[in-house]
Amino acid sequence: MSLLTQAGISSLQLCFYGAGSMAEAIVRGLINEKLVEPGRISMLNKQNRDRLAELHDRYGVQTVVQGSSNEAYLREADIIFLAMKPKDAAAALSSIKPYLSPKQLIVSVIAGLSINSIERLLGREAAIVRTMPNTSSTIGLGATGISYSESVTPQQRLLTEAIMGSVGINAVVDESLQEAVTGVSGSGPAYVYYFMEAMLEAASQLGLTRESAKELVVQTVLGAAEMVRTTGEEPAELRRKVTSPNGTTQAALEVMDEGLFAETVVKAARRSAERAGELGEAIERSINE
Ligand SMILES: NC(=O)C1=CN([C@@H]2O[C@H](COP(=O)(O)OP(=O)(O)OC[C@H]3O[C@@H](n4cnc5c(N)ncnc54)[C@H](OP(=O)(O)O)[C@@H]3O)[C@@H](O)[C@H]2O)C=CC1
Ligand SMILES: O=C(O)[C@@H]1CCC=N1
Repeated sequence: MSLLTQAGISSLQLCFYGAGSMAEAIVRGLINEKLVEPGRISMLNKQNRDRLAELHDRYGVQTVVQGSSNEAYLREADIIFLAMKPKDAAAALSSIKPYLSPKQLIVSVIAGLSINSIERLLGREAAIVRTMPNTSSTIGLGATGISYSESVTPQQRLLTEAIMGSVGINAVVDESLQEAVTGVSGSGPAYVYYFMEAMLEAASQLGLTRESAKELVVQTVLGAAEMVRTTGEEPAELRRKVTSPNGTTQAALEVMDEGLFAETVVKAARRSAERAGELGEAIERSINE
């Protein structure tokens, strides 16, 4: 019996409250992997009905139609995903609080939002999963940090890990490490895309066509990641194997070192983690006001 069957996911209703990039990435992954029927997923937002119509047409998920409201979907859901921006989280949770019941599992993907803040906004202890996924969940290659509130049952843990595991890999971490996960893998895809943008610019300056440059850059990043994964060798060791003494790679890496490449990446990831903490603190302050 598969983990998902054991977890009993096929009979559950999932509600995504917040229907932006991250919600779509998870929903698309779940549907592509055929793990949840689209009809068992609802996607809700604050106001943008065109966006909901687009999601309905694209995936067949349930959304509010003219004249209906979010309430029924929220009440009926077994699992509610909170997927709005941190600045909207407090208002959103306060507005849906009357429709939620203690038997529901709440899964947040919101950067910085602590389990304690969610419980304070709900005014009670609850089964809460704080996660930090990334947009690669869209293609089943996400990486998600997961932390649980004390009330989450073993069955609910199984369920969460099955859901997030169906769209990538999971790392169950102490909640105090979720900012670190944000700095590394939550924001991480953007660092890699930024690197790829720079590689494309280099390719253009060196005279390659946009088409061949893109193919070469994508395959280079894919191949390098796959080499780390399949060989089990450390990135530093694989780098050494590319770098011939006094060769082309050494010349390039020297330029990167002059530009403090490694130090800058470390500084950037640390700043992302710090920013996650700031976003969480801003939510806490708004609760205290
Ligand atoms: N994007 C990413 O790579 C990642 C994002 N996250 C987290 O995911 C969360 C969402 O980010 P992202 O998907 O990029 O954001 P988007 O801006 O793409 O989407 C935000 C969604 O929230 C909705 N929303 C806003 N206010 C409310 C409200 N009061 N009630 C219900 N829905 C509301 C918006 O609806 P409307 O358009 O109608 O206003 C919109 O559908 C963030 O907290 C972020 O920290 C986590 C990991 C990675
Ligand atoms: O930029 C952000 O705030 C979100 C959280 C992690 C990735 N994107």
